[in-house]
Amino acid sequence: MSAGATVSAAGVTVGAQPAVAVDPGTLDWTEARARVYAAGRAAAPEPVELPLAEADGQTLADPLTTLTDLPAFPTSSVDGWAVCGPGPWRIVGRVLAGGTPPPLPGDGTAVEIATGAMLPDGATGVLRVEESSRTADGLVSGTLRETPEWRDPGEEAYAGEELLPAGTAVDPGVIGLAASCGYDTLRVRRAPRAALIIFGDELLTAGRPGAGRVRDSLGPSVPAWLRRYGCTATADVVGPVADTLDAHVAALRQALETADLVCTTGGTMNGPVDHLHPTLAALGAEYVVNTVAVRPGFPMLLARVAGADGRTRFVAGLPGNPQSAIVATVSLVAPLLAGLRGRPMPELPQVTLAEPVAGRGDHTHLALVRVDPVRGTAHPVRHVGSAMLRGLAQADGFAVIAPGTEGRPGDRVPVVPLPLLPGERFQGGDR
Ligand SMILES: Nc1nc2c(c(=O)[nH]1)N[C@H]1C(S)=C(S)[C@@H](COP(=O)(O)OP(=O)(O)OC[C@H]3O[C@@H](n4cnc5c(N)ncnc54)[C@H](O)[C@@H]3O)O[C@H]1N2
Ligand code: MOO
Repeated sequence: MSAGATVSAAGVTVGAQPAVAVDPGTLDWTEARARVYAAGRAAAPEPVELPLAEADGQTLADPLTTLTDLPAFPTSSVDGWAVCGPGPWRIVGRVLAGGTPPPLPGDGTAVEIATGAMLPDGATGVLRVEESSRTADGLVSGTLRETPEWRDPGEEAYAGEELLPAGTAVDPGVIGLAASCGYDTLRVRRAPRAALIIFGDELLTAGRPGAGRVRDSLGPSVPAWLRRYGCTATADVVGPVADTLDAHVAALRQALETADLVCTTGGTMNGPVDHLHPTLAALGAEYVVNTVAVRPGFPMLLARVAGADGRTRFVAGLPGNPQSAIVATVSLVAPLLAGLRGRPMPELPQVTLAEPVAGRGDHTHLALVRVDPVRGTAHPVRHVGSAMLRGLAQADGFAVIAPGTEGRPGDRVPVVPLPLLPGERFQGGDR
């Protein structure tokens, strides 16, 4: 089924295929990412206005421009004396930070001035207190430095100057800058609300795996990955949902009532109890991407559904094999969220392969690697089967081996990072 087509009532069209052949409806990995990003951009929710302290983690909806010159007035950068003309100087007053001083009355006068205080009109220099002395008759004397000891208005930015473009991620640095140039609130695009539905009633949610049953490893972990991409309201995980079409439709319909993005795990193929495609058909969903020429994770999909309020909701179908589900998260969910948040398409850093990495024929191969941040090298990790998470738990991201190529030592390749927080993998050195 081609991407963009409405799901037919017949449902699934993806069948078993040889390891390297690309199904005609299957999108190239790079094209799939571009397509989901564009779909997210087109559906980005309206901006909201938030107090500065609540804007952390959101995205600027407008360029950040200064509301005043920065600094807004001439400001002393030292404690000392603001002087007029050549010395020695007669002290005519004092100006502290926060005050608005009267002009200096003429040559040979000075006011005591504090760091951050407004320079009085008429000041021709500022003398540091530790480089000044007092004459017997109480005048101030000393030699002015050649470099100015004050900051001129507009030295950092002129009123109206654009400091950051729309689409910038709001972080503490941005919040501080916005405050310093006079903002009380920011218009931002909020991170979407996401929900997770687990399909597969063979899954155990507690205890040890065995006797044909495996632990649900995605229910406890995918929400945490989504939060690292900035999503909210991902604490509630629904499932494992019973392996019937009715139960799938009911679960997805309910999750779509509150979430902008519903991720599902499992059921993307056409096994006897894989119900995702028929469920999407029942909800009138439209595919943005339906299967991607990538290994692992090729059955991944993204579909959109019109909400009752007319706003678009998304369903990301993550394959059931646990590593494949995370491949789908970094491949499709990450660019979708960037689009929905009004951010630029995430750029993929380049790394140098330290060891060979096999290609996957006509498919892109996403290979788990540990990245040495000092040398910029990528080192394949072990235990990387699509059903395994051991390799992923030690990796920083996936090296991208393009279709029809092999990764050779020394090759420069893009890497799709896992959205790890600082300190979440040992930084530097051997692991
Ligand atoms: N005839 C074919 N069968 C399969 C093919 C194929 O090309 N032809 N592809 C395989 C690939 S590749 C993948 S990936 C999976 C995708 O299948 P589904 O998305 O339908 O996932 P399930 O069948 O529900 O589960 C697959 C596998 O993963 C385990 N699983 C599922 N959910 C979880 C979870 N939350 N935590 C841990 N493990 C989970 C499940 O028990 C299965 O072992 O299809 C292959 N089959
Ligand atoms: O595509 Mo499957 O995701 O190889 O395991």
